[in-house]
Amino acid sequence: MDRFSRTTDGRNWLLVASFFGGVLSSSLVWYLSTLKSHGDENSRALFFLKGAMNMDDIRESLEELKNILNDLPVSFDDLKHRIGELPAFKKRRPWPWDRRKRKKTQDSVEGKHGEEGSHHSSADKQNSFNGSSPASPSLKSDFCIGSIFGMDVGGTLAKLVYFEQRAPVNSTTDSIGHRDRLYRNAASAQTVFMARQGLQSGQTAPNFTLRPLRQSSLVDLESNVDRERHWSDEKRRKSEIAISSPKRNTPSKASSDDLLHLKWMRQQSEPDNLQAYADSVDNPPLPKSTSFTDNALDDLDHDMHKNQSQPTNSMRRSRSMLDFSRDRAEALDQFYSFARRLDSYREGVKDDKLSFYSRELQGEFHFVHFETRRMQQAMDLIRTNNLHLNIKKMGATGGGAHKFAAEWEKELGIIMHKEDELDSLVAGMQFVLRTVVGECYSFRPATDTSSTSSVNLSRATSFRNEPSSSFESESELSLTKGTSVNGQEVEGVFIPETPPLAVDEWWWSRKVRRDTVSSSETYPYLLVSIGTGVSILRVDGPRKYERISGSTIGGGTYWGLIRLLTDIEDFDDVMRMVANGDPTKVDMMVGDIYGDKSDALEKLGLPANLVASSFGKLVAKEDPASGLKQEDLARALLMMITNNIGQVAYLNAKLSKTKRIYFIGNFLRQNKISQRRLSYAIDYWSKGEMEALFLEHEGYFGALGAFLLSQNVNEPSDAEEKAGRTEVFFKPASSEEKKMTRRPSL
Ligand SMILES: Nc1ncnc2c1ncn2[C@@H]1O[C@H](COP(=O)(O)OP(=O)(O)O)[C@@H](O)[C@H]1O
Ligand SMILES: CC(C)(COP(=O)(O)O)[C@@H](O)C(=O)NCCC(=O)O
Repeated sequence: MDRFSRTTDGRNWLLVASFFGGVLSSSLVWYLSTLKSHGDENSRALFFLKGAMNMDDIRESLEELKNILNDLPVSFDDLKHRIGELPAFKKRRPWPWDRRKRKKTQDSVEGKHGEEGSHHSSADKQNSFNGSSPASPSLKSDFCIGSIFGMDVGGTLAKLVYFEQRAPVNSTTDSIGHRDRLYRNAASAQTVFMARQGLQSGQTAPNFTLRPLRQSSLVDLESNVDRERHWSDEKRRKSEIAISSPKRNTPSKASSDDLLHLKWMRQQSEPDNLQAYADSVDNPPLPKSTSFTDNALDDLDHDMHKNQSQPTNSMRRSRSMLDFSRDRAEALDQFYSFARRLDSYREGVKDDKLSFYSRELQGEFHFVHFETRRMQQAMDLIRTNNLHLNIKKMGATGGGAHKFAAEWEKELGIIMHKEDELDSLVAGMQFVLRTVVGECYSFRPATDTSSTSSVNLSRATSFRNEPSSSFESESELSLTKGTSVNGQEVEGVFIPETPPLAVDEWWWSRKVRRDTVSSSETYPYLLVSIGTGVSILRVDGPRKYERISGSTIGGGTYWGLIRLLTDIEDFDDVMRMVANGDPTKVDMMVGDIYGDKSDALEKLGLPANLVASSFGKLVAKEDPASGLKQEDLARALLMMITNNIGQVAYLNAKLSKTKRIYFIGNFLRQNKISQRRLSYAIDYWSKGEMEALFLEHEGYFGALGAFLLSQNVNEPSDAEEKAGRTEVFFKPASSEEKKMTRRPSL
């Protein structure tokens, strides 16, 4: 979708329409005056002045007007106070489809915004537009709300996590989605895990104690909040003991059923079945006398605040707003209401579905991202909304925490409190694994091979193909219930009667929740972070990891090449597009080299429809682009990069003797095709010995970890450490404890 139609879509229509009305007249005057000075340069746009004669002409004219507006010193996005888009930067040879697409670029703006060193001029422009003065520490109040943030600025995306202290939301009175309800009401994953261990094994489960947050130099919460949290923690601790101690926790029939039910759901269910769990938690099975339920928390909240006036608007208020000093509450209020409005600026900036409630910290985490190349616009946005005035310092990690630190300090007066990138990554992941129910998942075949004759047939008659050969047929994958081609349906997934040879991973489509928390059995594991580049860590314990490898072929490679090869400017559009691509038009197959029916193939052990060379088919074509859709290129490229990462991951897992491979990073965001491919590939190469695992918050662990580390959340006590229970806590490794393998540069 081009930029124009996206901005005029849906709810933005009114805004754009009124904006057009306002700007039309002034831009006409402006345009007439600039025409004189630009002469021929603008002759293309003269048509607009000649008057529109029909609908096509009008459309054409509007396009021209849009281009004119795009050249204005203040962009649309600035006017809308949102994180704007960078325009496409055309520098490549046009593809056939280029003819179809409309000009939608603001090359001149890219020149100003896109590269390092240009930030100040852009900021100045913004300042002159909105009239706000440059950030200056002297403008700051004497309190800081920076302690609610964690930021991770990577090569492609900047991720921001913020924390909102509040009591659990009563889902019956709050109109929130089912996943939100699930996250907010579910017990922590760790608690559930411990409780079930106790119930199932009959052994004494260790008491799961929760320590109050320690105040660090960054934590500037009011002391009354700490007191309250301590009080709440005490109560909650008792309830946790009640849950985890077999002696006191002779389970009621209800709780026992609930846990069994939960086990079934988390091990085997499709994600949506988790709704049932959320519902069951809405009516807590544990007796009130022994458990600190959501209702109890609500009661507590009510008791604490019954004398305070309640907010009159419908916006949900965090407890922090009520507890903090008035100034601080106002600053937080301002930020939270700004953050809520972020949803409407652009879908996907705020990942609402990922918000989760932490009972441990009694608050909710929210997740926002934007492209790092838009850093200047993000800073402008912060300044325009005066969000920086009450932030002195915030936890930050990733390369950008170093690269942009000086600018943030100079322009916004915000000091980036730098946390180690890999420490943060592991800390964030650890925290989410023990907090969020249903965080981890994997992909399995749609059904057991034994139950589907057609699949058996396929397995029996096909070669055991290299995963890199397989063409994942999205059309088959996307067939759903009710589809009636020659095949059958198993668990909602369509199994064609005769699956094509060499198509193995297409039926690895069943998303299965995995019951994984940070317990000692989970180590060691391989952590493969697919960000701009790829980092590979072997994790041996909560504080023990080693960066064992990496690869330069990662998400940045994919996105960079996609921008070069196609006209797509929104990563989410790529993910929608690849579903319709056919990589066999791009990749050279074994059959293309040997011929489809060669006897030599059997000896070689490779089928004709195996990919011999990614993109190899384009070598022999006179015009490599002819007959190709950009979908085909995008799909072939996705498979190429995914296969490469899978292979590197597998080899590293083998070298490190790890059976579990967690794949994280935003390359996998909304990218089920790569996830399924990795699942299949790891299973194939390891002959079923290893498993690929994925996490719902895949791209946010660094930012979350930066928050946790900067706030010293939950350091274990010495006693806990001695008792061998450190796996439920995280403490950053000291530099001696960390072994960083340094490889020579390539
Ligand atoms: N909205 C998006 N915009 C750009 N890239 C995205 C987006 N969503 C996912 N990606 C993919 O995620 C990669 C960045 O992943 P991330 O884990 O955030 O790495 P980094 O920290 O290096 O920026 C990109 O290179 C791209 O492949
Ligand atoms: C330099 C990085 C750690 C930065 O992390 P990222 O922003 O890509 O998530 C990563 O890109 C990486 O490990 N690259 C691969 C370098 C190599 O091992 O060859």
